[in-house]
Amino acid sequence: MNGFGLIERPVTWVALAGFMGTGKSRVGWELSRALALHFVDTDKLITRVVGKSIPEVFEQEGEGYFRACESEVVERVTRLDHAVVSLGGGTFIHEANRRRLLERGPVVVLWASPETIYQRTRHSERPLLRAPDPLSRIRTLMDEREPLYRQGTIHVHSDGRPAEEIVEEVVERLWDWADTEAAWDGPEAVAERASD
Ligand SMILES: Nc1ncnc2c1ncn2[C@@H]1O[C@H](COP(=O)(O)OP(=O)(O)OP(=O)(O)O)[C@@H](O)[C@H]1O
Ligand SMILES: O=C(O)C1=C[C@@H](O)[C@@H](O)[C@H](O)C1
Ligand SMILES: [Mg+2]
Repeated sequence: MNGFGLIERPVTWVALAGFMGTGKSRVGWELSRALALHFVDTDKLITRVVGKSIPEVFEQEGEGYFRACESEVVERVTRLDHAVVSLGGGTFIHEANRRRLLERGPVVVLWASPETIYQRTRHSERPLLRAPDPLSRIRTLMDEREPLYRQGTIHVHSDGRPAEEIVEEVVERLWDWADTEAAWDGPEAVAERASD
């Protein structure tokens, strides 16, 4: 908050991408509190609208249906403002989604090692990790997806760090990003984007 009662923040819209278990939902929620923005979790939105859990959607409707829901949700969340959007782990992999999100604003990609991801996901159900050897499934899927996650705007490591520390780094990096954007857009555009 500055002297005029305006909230000062680097952005009024940001998305979090990255592999399952990197902390998009957890960090996204805390980031939304830190920036005083709304919070949208695309996985939760889909489960609420469809009325089924993600494993149920995969089993009963198929992965294709889930991916179609994700694309629809990306269209909607990119029209929102004043929001932190935590994506599903596969949302940013789809080219049209990736393009739409990167046009809308900064996409922060969270990273973690396969071992950390395994530890963080082993007690909850992720249909794509239902395999005899989940750790090697994580490694294979990460190898396939890494070049696509690399296309994000800002990259932050989450291994061995508490969520609050990750949020702090994300906010700092968003300020740096906003300053660089300001050099391109001119001060009025950025002032309009950053405060309300
Ligand atoms: N920095 C962290 N340190 C320790 N535990 C964490 C951290 N970030 C997230 N977790 C925990 O790891 C688990 C997975 O985190 P979260 O659900 O946020 O991942 P995600 O990236 O949203 O995964 P998905 O793509 O499946 O939605 C949760 O139990 C969460 O509390
Ligand atoms: O990485 C993925 O493809 C997924 C990640 C989760 O967030 C869910 O969206 C779902 O389990 C698929
Ligand atoms: Mg999540």
